[in-house]
Amino acid sequence: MENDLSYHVEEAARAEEEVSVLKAYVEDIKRKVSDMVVEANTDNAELNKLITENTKLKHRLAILSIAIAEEQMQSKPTISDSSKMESITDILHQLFHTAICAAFPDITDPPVVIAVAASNPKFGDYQCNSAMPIANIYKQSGKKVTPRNLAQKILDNLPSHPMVEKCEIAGPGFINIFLNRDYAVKKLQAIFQNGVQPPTVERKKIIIDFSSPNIAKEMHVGHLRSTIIGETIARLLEFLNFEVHRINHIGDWGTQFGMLIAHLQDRFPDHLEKMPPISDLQSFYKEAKERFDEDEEFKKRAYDSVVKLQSFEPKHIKAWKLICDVSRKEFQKIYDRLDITLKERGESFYQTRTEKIVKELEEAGFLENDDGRKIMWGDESTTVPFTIVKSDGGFTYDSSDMAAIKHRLQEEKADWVIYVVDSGQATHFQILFACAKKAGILDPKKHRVDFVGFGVVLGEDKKKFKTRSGDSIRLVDLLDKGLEKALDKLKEKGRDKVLTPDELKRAQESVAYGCIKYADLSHNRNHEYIFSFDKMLEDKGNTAVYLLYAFTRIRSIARTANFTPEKIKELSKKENISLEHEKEWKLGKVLLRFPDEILKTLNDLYPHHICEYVYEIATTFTEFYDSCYCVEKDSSGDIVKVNYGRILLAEATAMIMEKCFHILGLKPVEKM
Ligand SMILES: NC(=[NH2+])NCCC[C@H](N)C(=O)O
Repeated sequence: MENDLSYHVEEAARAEEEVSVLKAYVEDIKRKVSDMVVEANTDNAELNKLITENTKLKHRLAILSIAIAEEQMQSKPTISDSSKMESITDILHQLFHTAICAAFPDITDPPVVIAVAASNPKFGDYQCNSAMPIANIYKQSGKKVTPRNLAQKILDNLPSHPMVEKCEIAGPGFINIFLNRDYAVKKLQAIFQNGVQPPTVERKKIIIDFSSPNIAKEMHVGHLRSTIIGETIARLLEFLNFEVHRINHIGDWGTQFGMLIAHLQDRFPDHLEKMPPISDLQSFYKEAKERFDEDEEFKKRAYDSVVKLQSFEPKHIKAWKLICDVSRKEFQKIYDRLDITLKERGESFYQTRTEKIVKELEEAGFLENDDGRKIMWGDESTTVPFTIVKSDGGFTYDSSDMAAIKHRLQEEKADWVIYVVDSGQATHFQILFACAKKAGILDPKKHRVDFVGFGVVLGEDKKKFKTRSGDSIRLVDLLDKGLEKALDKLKEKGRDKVLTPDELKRAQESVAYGCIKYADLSHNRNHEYIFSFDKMLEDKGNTAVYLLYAFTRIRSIARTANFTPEKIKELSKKENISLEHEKEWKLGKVLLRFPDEILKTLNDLYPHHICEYVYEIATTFTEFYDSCYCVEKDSSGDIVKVNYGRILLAEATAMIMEKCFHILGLKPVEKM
């Protein structure tokens, strides 16, 4: 049995090594492909000379930047040492890049492959797997070298850094990197004085367009996804100290308003003096639509109303505002409950700007006549054009988005615009970005634009999420159902007997809204996901309930030892976080990854990375807590010993989890 186990452990280790080798080969193949592209374009001696020159310069630059970093490290130890957690991967990348460039100056852009080491402590904490692909590069040019020798050459050129304790060469040429624990203690310790700080990034102005429901139509689960994902991305960006503008691009303009206004005039003739009691705008919309389809005379009046509204006739504008207000109030109820902040700037805002941009595009010769429509083509990557003007002369979703992107990039001078919209609209945004580039509005060298798409929400029957009667689900009803289910869950655990009514209510809301948000965020946003209260309310696995409980438990450890957060802050001035025990070190290393996880999410805007990370923190904490006493009690329950270093480690864990919760919109409670 034991033999069996050790065989499997060895097998696993071998498999892990193999994975690393394969990863390194993949990197190498990628390089070769790009080299081939370069070669194909380079039979030009001049260009070759420039490339060599460029390589030398890059190399020189890397050496200089490391020298500067080392210099800073030595001259101002207090600032760079203690004030911030840093991205470990970035530092390692920089160090190894310098080493590799210095060791192999004859290789252009050498591969720098850094990875978190597998869980076996023998592999170190991180790994540099560059030696194998570099050996391959040499092999290509007829030079025979062994990766192990190359690895040694890399280490000979590696600048020293307080973060790196030692490096070891293993297997065919892996470099195992061991982190310095004093450095780790210092970085984690800084949390108590400065709070959990974000990694440093260049400040940018960002506009994020999310939620964006349509007036008079229901706000459906798709909009709920956009709202939840958008809010989290906005919180992440704010945490990183960007200037963030949260924009609700609501659909508040268009031909449907013609029939709504005409219907309003008939049903509530005195609507201009008295607020009409429309409680359900959707049935109001249905009635209007029925008349529009059946009654020719009504249809004519509806068209008349559109024309009047679009020429800003005051009475029509007033009626339009009334209708928007009814919807707006409904949307706001959802936003309040889910703690969402948004600034409304709907399609109507861009009307005069749309007129202007259409004229500009026309004058610049970008518009083509297509059966009376005016269309604009993007680039070769797009196969459908934008409809800029309809054959009846009206503007479209496409034209108002052209006006909006121009306003955002040129008037508002945003550096980065993010659109959080369902994946069904991917093509629309692909064309939008292509047309904006063509028209000189979007400059890829200066601006970043992202379409953050997401898949559909399915019911438990794996079909489109609907009520049993086949109607689409109203979001307010969904949130109410969440509250009801969350309360059932808490009662099932007997929490209603321990918590005060107030505490119970707070726990109920935290669980209900938390589980709805978390179920959404924890799935890769590109995939569809199945909406199931039973699943999301499970207290095992990667769910909000599990995490909220884990968090409350961690905070209660210090509380039972009579440590308030203030007392812990005081304690941290005298005592150090403990990272000696194997499980303490494991947890510490997960915590140190915080900046890397944040930067990864910033890079690709996939919030599920943060969910996976916070789940890993919680499970690693459990492992630590199972084998390390924080507070020792005797048989009568009296405290006999408190391990201060572990109380600090538990608090650092809680603080980092809390920051992740904030980004994910989860609200932990003291008791649940
Ligand atoms: N700039 C944008 N197009 N934002 C997204 C708008 C989403 C649109 N109102 C819809 O419900 O589908």
